Amino acid sequence: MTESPVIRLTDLSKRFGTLAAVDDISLEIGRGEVVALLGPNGAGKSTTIDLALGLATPSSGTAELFGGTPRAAIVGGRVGAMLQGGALLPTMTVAQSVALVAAAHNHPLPVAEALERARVTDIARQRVSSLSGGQLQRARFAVAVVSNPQLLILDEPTAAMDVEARHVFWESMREFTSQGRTVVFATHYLDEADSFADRIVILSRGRVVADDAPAEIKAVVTGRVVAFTLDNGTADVRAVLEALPGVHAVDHRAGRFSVRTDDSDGVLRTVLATWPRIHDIEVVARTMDDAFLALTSTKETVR
Ligand SMILES: Nc1ncnc2c1ncn2[C@@H]1O[C@H](COP(=O)(O)OP(=O)(O)OP(=O)(O)O)[C@@H](O)[C@H]1O
Repeated sequence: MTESPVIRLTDLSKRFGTLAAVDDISLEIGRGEVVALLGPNGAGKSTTIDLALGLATPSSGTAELFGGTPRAAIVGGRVGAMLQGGALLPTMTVAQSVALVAAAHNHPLPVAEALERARVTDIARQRVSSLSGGQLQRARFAVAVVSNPQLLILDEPTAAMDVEARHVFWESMREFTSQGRTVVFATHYLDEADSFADRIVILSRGRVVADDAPAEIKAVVTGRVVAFTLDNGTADVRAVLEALPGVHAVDHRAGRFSVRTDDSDGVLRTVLATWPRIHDIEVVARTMDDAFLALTSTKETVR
């Protein structure tokens, strides 16, 4: 029998009145994957996470974890979560908070190990109420990992962290995932998704608009477009362009070709040498942010 995916969302929707916060999402995430849910404010990242964890009830469709209900997976200690605004008791110390959660699970990590993994050993005896925003996030990470979960779900885990704290956080997370665990994290930051995830799912208005490896996503959202008109250009021209190194996509309409590439100089040189009569040449840079906005404001699908 084949292993069930760690997460399986099937035709999942969540409506609030007339708003479809999650709009017919189907997604499978397997063991050992590190997946970023990327999208602007209101894209549906938190709602998708809530549905996957069984914290919200779908309007339609299903969410399964490890082939069963989210609740069964959570009760079985297979899931650790770090959600936006997830509260810790202010009067407890960091170590006490972690110990409390450890006591509720069958196979927890030793508390000291969870503290170390989240890099909070030095603040373990501090009360939660005295922590800075970034320290609080790390304490919440310690609480999420102490149950020794196979799946970690993190909603904007680095939101309150400065650059240094982010670095430390991702370093500790890397250690954690090197052991074949699955991690899903929501973020606004393309660079964070790129450097940490091995798969990026971009959400926009409740829908999946891209789902691919970071390199593929970056190829779509970076680079330049070389455009030119070639009178009497044929399908052969398109095939030649597509075969050039660094070319990601070629569009052809009424004699006008648009070539999306990360080697615009190379493309232009070849094109001029091959078809010297081209005219109306344009080379347009697409910034990461522009392209990301374009991707999340249309229903264009990468995969
Ligand atoms: N309980 C609720 N009642 C009504 N609308 C809601 C509720 N929860 C979320 N929404 C709406 O659903 C949409 C998706 O919200 P969600 O929080 O999932 O987005 P997000 O991608 O996580 O955004 P952010 O990056 O700002 O956290 C938003 O338009 C939000 O206002």
